[in-house]
This record gives sequence, structure tokens and C-alpha cells, in this order.
Amino acid sequence: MPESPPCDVKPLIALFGGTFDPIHYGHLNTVQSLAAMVGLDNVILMPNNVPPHRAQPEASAGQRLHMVELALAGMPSGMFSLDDRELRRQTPSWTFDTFTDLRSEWGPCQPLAFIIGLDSLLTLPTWHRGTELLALCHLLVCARPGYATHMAEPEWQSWLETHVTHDIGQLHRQPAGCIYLASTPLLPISASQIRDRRHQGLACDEMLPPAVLRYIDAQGLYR
Ligand SMILES: Nc1ncnc2c1ncn2[C@@H]1O[C@H](COP(=O)(O)OP(=O)(O)OP(=O)(O)O)[C@@H](O)[C@H]1O
Ligand SMILES: O=C(O)c1ccc[n+]([C@@H]2O[C@H](COP(=O)([O-])O)[C@@H](O)[C@H]2O)c1
Repeated sequence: MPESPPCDVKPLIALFGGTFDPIHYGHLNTVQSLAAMVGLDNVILMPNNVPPHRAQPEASAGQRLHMVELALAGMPSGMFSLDDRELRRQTPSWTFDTFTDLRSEWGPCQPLAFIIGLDSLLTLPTWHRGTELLALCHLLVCARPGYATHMAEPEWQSWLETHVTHDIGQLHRQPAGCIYLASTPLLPISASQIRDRRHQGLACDEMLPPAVLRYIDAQGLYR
């Protein structure tokens, strides 16, 4: 029986999904640190359209996309790019479906990763085919202040421990299957805190890029 040819080593492609209602420095700075730690030349931001597992966003999909574009314009050139595939789907933005598409586009050998914050990891086993995601990609997990460092259920914790790697090289050599818990700097910023502060008429100047804040003002968002 002929052996399948070995995979060529290809640069790891990493996507960072989010609702980004709005995008903030907790996203941008944390992921920049992660990229430096893991050796990513580029991170692809992927705003969702119909976020599963949460209340629907206050800003429209178009407004959230525009805020991401404004934020990226202020970041070092080439560091980030944008993928709007979930915005073009009207069904819930299930990550498993998105990575099924990405895997068929890139083929079985391409190392792919999904970037999430610690809070997302803690709920991942409740996602649509959540734990099966590892068959399609790695998970790169950014630290986030105020969240437990253990999974809520013992079987989820053993799933996590089975897949955790400390070997960054493995993320680049293997197409999928590893969870990397990155010790990124802890940034206590959240989109819900920004929305709450805006609802109360409080300033958010240090929390997100000025161009995004100007757009929020101009659009009358989060009043
Ligand atoms: N300050 C932060 N540090 C690390 N990861 C973060 C931070 N803020 C958001 N993330 C991660 O970024 C991804 C997208 O997050 P999202 O767009 O929902 O922002 P959020 O601030 O968590 O929003 P909300 O407060 O509305 O839930 C998620 O995986 C989340 O865990
Ligand atoms: O596929 C799922 O079931 C699923 C459930 C919760 C979140 N996600 C994705 O995880 C990313 C972070 O989610 P959020 O809600 O923190 O913006 C974003 O890309 C979501 O679409 C995906």
C-alpha cells in the first residue's frame, strides 16, 4: 500500500474570532503579545455575525466590522489582517463550521490555530462540537484576569490536560490538536465594561483606539 506523502512544514495560520462589540486593547495588545510568544507573523481577525452562546451585539455587523478595520489601521503594518467569512453567513457563527471550511481550503497539512481568551476556553466544551475543534486546529489561549484556571468539570479538565502542549514548535509542525496556554499580560478590559461605561456616560479613553472611540461617538453607539 503506498504511503501518504509527508506534510511540508508551512507557517502556522492563526485566526482570532470575536464579537468585537467593540474591539478594544484587551484584544489587540493581548494578541500582539501572543503573536510574539508563538512566533506568528500575522494574525487574522474574524468578526462573527450571529454569535452563538450570548446575547446579540448592540452594534450591527457592519459597525463591528468597521470598528475592527479602524483598529487595524492603527496597528503595525502586516501584523493583522481580516477575514469576513462569518459575516457573509447568516447562520450562527459556529467555529466548528468555520474551521471545517478553512481546513478544506488549506488542506490536511496546513497548521491552523484558533485564538481565544481563557474565558472562552472555560466554556468551549459547551460549544457546538466544541472539543471536536481540535481535529481541525490548535487552540491558542490568552490569559485573562478574573477567570478560573481550571475547567468546571473533571472530564473537561482531563480533556484539557490531554491536549496541552508547552512546545511551541509542535504548534508549527502539527496541523492541529494542541492547546497552548499562553502567559500573555493580564489586561482587565472587556467590551461589556466599555458598553456599561458608555451607557453611564463614563470615559473609556484608555481602553480602545481613539479612532474606534470617535466612530462610536459619531454613530451614537452604546448610549
Ligand atoms: N482583556 C482580554 N484579555 C484576553 N482575552 C480577551 C480579552 N478580551 C476579550 N478576549 C478574548 O477575545 C475573544 C473575543 O472576545 P469578545 O469580542 O467577546 O470581547 P469581550 O471583551 O469578551 O466581550 P464581552 O465583554 O461583550 O463578552 C474571546 O475569546 C475573549 O476571551
Ligand atoms: O461555535 C460555537 O458554538 C461558539 C460558541 C461561543 C463562541 N464561539 C466563538 O468564539 C469566539 C469568541 O466568542 P465571544 O462570544 O467571546 O466573542 C467567536 O469567534 C465566537 O463566534 C463559538
